[in-house]
Amino acid sequence: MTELQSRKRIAYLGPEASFTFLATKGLFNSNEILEPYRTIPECIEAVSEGKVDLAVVPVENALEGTVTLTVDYLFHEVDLYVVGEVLSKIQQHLMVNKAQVMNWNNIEGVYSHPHALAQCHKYLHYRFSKVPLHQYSSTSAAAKLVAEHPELCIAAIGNASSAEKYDLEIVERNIHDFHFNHTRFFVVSKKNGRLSIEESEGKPKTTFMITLPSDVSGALHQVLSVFAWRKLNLSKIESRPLKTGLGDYFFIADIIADEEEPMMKGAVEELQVLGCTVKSLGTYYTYLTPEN
Ligand SMILES: O=C(O)C(=O)C[C@]1(C(=O)O)C=C[C@@H](O)C=C1
Repeated sequence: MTELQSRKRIAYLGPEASFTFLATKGLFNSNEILEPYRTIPECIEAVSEGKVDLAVVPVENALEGTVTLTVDYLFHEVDLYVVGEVLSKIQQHLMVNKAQVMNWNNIEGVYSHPHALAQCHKYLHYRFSKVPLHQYSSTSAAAKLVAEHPELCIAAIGNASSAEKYDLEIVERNIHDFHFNHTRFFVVSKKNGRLSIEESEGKPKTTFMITLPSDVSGALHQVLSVFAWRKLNLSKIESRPLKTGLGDYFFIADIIADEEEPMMKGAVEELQVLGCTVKSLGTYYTYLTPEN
C-alpha cells in the first residue's frame, strides 16, 4: 500500500481552529488528511457515504449537556460506530476585529456556535444584555466572519487558536460561566472497532441506544436492574424523544465495560427478552487532548 492510500481522511466541524478541529488535530498524527465540513450532519453523512474514513463530532459539553443533533443523527439517520472518544478542555474568549479594538465596548452583535453562546450565557447577560446574539455554524466560522468584516463592530466567541488563525484581538478571556468546561467528541466510523492509538485513558466504554417496550410499567427500572445486578457501571443515561409522539423515548446509556465481556452479552440478551431494542455504537477508549 502506498503512503497516500494509507492516509486516513477525517471529517470535522470546520473551518480550521474550531474546538472540533483542535480535538481532531490533538488526537491524530499530522499524516492524516483533515477535511472541514460546515455542519455535524454533513460530517456524519461524509462517513456514511464513504467520502471519508472517520468523522469527529461533539457529543456532550459539561455545561450544556448533550449535543442533541449528534446523538439524534446517530440514532435515527445512520448506522455508524464510535471508535474513540476525545475529551477537551474548553475556554471561551470574546474576540473582535483588530480594526474595532478601541470600540469593543460598543459591539452590536455577538456571533458563535449555539453551545458556545450558551456556555457564556451569564457573562453575556450581565455584560451585553442588549446586544443581539447570533447563532453560527461553529466558533471558528464566527471568528472568520468577524475577520471578514473589519467595518462592523461585532464580536465572536471562541478559542485562542481561532483568534490567532483569523487575526482577531481577544478583548476578554475565559468568559464561560463555569470553570470546569469540557467537551466530549465522538470519532465515528462505518466499521465497528477501536482506534489503534495508544495513550488512552482508563477503561473501555460502550454506548447503547435502548428503546423500551411501550406501555410496560416499570420498564426503565427493569432496564437499570439488568445492568445493576451484573455490577455494570453506567457513566451516563439520558432520554431523547423517539420523534413518534409525546412520551416516546429512547435511552442513551454509556457503560464502563467492553461489549465483548460475557456480562455485557448477557445484558443485551436480557434486554431483548424484556422487549427492548438495543442499538450498539460499539466499544471505544477515551483520549485527552492537550489544553487549547
Ligand atoms: O464551534 C466549535 O468550535 C465546535 O467545535 C462545536 C462545539 C459544540 O458543538 O459544542 C464544540 C465545543 C464547544 O463546546 C463549543 C462548540
